[in-house]
Amino acid sequence: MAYIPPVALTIAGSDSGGGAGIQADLRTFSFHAVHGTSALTCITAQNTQGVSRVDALAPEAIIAQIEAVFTDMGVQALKTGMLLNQPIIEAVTDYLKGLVDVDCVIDPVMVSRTGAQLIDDNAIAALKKLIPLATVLTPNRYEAEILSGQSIKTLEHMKTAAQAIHGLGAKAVIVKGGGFDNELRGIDVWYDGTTLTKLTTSCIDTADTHGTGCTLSAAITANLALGHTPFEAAKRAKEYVTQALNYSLRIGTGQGPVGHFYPLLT
Ligand SMILES: Nc1ncnc2c1ncn2[C@@H]1O[C@H](COP(=O)(O)OP(=O)(O)OP(=O)(O)O)[C@@H](O)[C@H]1O
Ligand SMILES: Cc1ncc(CO)c(N)n1
Repeated sequence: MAYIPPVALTIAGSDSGGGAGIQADLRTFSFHAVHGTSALTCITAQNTQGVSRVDALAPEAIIAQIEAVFTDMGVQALKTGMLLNQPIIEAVTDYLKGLVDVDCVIDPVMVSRTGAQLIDDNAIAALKKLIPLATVLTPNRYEAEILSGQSIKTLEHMKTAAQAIHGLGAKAVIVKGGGFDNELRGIDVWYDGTTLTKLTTSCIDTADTHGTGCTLSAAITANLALGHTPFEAAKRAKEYVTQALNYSLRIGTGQGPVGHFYPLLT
C-alpha cells in the first residue's frame, strides 16, 4: 500500500535519558501516525535528575539537517525545542523565515522544571526574534515570566502574561501550568488575539513529569500536521499529555518520563 503520511520535523536537543527532547518528540509523532524527522541542535548528558553536560552542534550542521529534510520531503508542521545559544537560534530563525505553508510550534525552552538552565543568557534576545514565526508558542511558567517580564502566581497573572507574550508576535500562546504546586497545576492558558481561555483536563498526581513540555509541543505539531486547527491541535495535545502523565514511567531516581506509549500499557 502506498500510504502518504503527514510529516513533521523537530529541531531540538537529544536527552540521553530518553524522556524529553528529540526522543520525546519522535515518540509523540509516532503515536499520532505522523512521520517524524529531526534536526539535532545539541547533545545533553541528562537523566531523571538533571543535565550534567551539553554539547552544541555547529549552526551549519543544524541547517544542513533541516535543509536535507525540506529539499526532499513535504513537511506540514515543525517544532523547535532546545536551541541553546544565539548563533543556533539566529541560523534557525533565518531558515524558518523562508518557509511557506509550514506551521511552526515554538517551545521557547529556557529553564526546565528541575531548574536546569537550558539556554545561554544572551540567547533570550535572539529567541524573541523567532517568536513572530510561531503558529503556537508554548512557554512554561518560568519562561512566561521571562518573556512577559512579570511574575506569575495566579490564573489572572497567566492570562495577562499570555496577552503580553502574544504581543511579541506569535499567532497563539499557551502559558503552561505544570510548574505550580497548587490548584493551578496542570491548567494552561490559551490566547490567540481573540480567544482567552483555560485548557484543562485533570491534574495527575505524579512526580514523574519529565518531558511534559516537549510532549505537549510535539503533540500540537503532530495534530497540526494532521490538519487540525491550532486550537483543536492544542486541545488534543493537552489530552495526550494528560494520558501520558496518567501512565508515567517510574524509572530513575528523579523525575521519570511520561508514558508516550500508554495504550500498550493498559
Ligand atoms: N501534574 C500534572 N497534571 C496534569 N497536567 C500536567 C501536570 N504537570 C504538567 N502538566 C501539563 O503538561 C504540559 C507541560 O507543562 P509544563 O509546565 O510541565 O511544561 P515544561 O515545564 O516545559 O515541561 P518540562 O518538564 O518538559 O520542562 C502542560 O499541558 C501542563 O499543564
Ligand atoms: C534535550 C532537552 N530538551 C528540552 C528539555 C526540557 O524539558 C530537556 N530537559 N531536554
